[in-house]
Amino acid sequence: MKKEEIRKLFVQKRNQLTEVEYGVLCQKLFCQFRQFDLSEVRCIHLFLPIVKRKEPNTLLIRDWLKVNHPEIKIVYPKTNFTDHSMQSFADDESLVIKNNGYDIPEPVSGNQIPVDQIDLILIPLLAFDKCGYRVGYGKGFYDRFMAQCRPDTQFVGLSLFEAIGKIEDLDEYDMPMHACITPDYLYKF
Ligand SMILES: Nc1nc2c(c(=O)[nH]1)N(C=O)[C@@H](CNc1ccc(C(=O)N[C@@H](CCC(=O)O)C(=O)O)cc1)CN2
Ligand SMILES: Nc1ncnc2c1ncn2[C@@H]1O[C@H](COP(=O)(O)OP(=O)(O)OP(=O)(O)O)[C@@H](O)[C@H]1O
Repeated sequence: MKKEEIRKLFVQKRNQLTEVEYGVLCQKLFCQFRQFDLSEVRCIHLFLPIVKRKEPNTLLIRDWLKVNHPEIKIVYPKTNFTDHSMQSFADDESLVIKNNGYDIPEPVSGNQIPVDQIDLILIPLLAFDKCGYRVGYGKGFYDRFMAQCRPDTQFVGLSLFEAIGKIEDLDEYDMPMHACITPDYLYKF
């Protein structure tokens, strides 16, 4: 299948989830996340969920990290829709978060963190394939961001649905993930 078709299908699959089903999948994904080895991670980049689009609830992960891994610095993306870039802001006392025009909770001010500090990125996606490639909302924000990361930064997708067979129309900019966490599995690529 091609990205455009995959996007439509997976937006539909999300919309068809009841609130209860969505909640259960988020809880299961959170349980899988807790099995992930974070021993080498000092700084983690985490998207804040667009709840009305039924994205994985990363607030569960964020709150757990704060209690169980206080040594890990948490940073959030701020998007620039003009050039499709993202900047990262630390979760500290100077952070201010507001919903942007796309209903994404985002930093509006705070301490900016250079991309080379990030050890692991949790990546939003609509669908992913068995080779670790992903389909997002189609603006290339994450592909651009991942291209700027250190070569040893880990890319870890979060998905409420399992892997699909193959994305047919990959391009030169598509960056494969190292792993993807779903409600039932931890895929390693
Ligand atoms: N929570 C979260 N934050 C994120 C992402 C994400 O997927 N989830 N992104 C992941 O990259 C970036 C934001 N990407 C986005 C890309 C498109 C649209 C959007 O609403 N697009 C419209 C079409 C707009 C148009 O074509 O002009 C739509 O889908 O209806 C929203 C966010 C950065 N932050
Ligand atoms: N590093 C890059 N430099 C220039 N263009 C890029 C880069 N990365 C992606 N693009 C372009 O951005 C567009 C959208 O990419 P794609 O369809 O893969 O987005 P996506 O991964 O679904 O979205 P997102 O990353 O925002 O969730 C494509 O035309 C792609 O070629």
